[in-house]
Amino acid sequence: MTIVALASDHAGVAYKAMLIDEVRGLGHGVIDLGPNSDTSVDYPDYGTRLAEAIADGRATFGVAICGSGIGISIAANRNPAVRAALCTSGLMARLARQHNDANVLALGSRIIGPDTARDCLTQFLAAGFAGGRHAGRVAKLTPGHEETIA
Ligand SMILES: O=C(CO)[C@H](O)[C@H](O)[C@H](O)COP(=O)(O)O
Repeated sequence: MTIVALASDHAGVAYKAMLIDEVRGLGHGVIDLGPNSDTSVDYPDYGTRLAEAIADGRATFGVAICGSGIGISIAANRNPAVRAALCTSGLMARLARQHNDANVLALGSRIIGPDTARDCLTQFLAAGFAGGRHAGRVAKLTPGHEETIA
């Protein structure tokens, strides 16, 4: 079973609850990393928590939500195990998986509506990494990869 971890800040907590139902409906397992109320919290704490769940293997994929999606995606991407993609459409979410092998979908609850958020999630989880020409590019995202531009 694919395990999906979800985390947000206060601005994303309602979308997180909605997307947890969606993930379960798609037949995947859920890890809810909080928060569990709309009391104001700091997105770096939750983006970091989500990244750790990816890095230590508890979850294969993550969903990170804040007001814009920007802060929590920056926080998650500080962990070298994470490739978080901030998406505003289902197409972006699908391409994030196919071309970038993204393992965290970042969403902005104040930017996109619930239908678009669900579409992003569905397409993200349905798509697979295409490999091929994209594989070497993704490898270059790994810290320590040597520069190869001639
Ligand atoms: O991190 C963000 C901006 O990049 C998010 O949108 C946050 O959710 C936002 O900054 C929270 O703002 P608030 O006024 O404290 O609700």
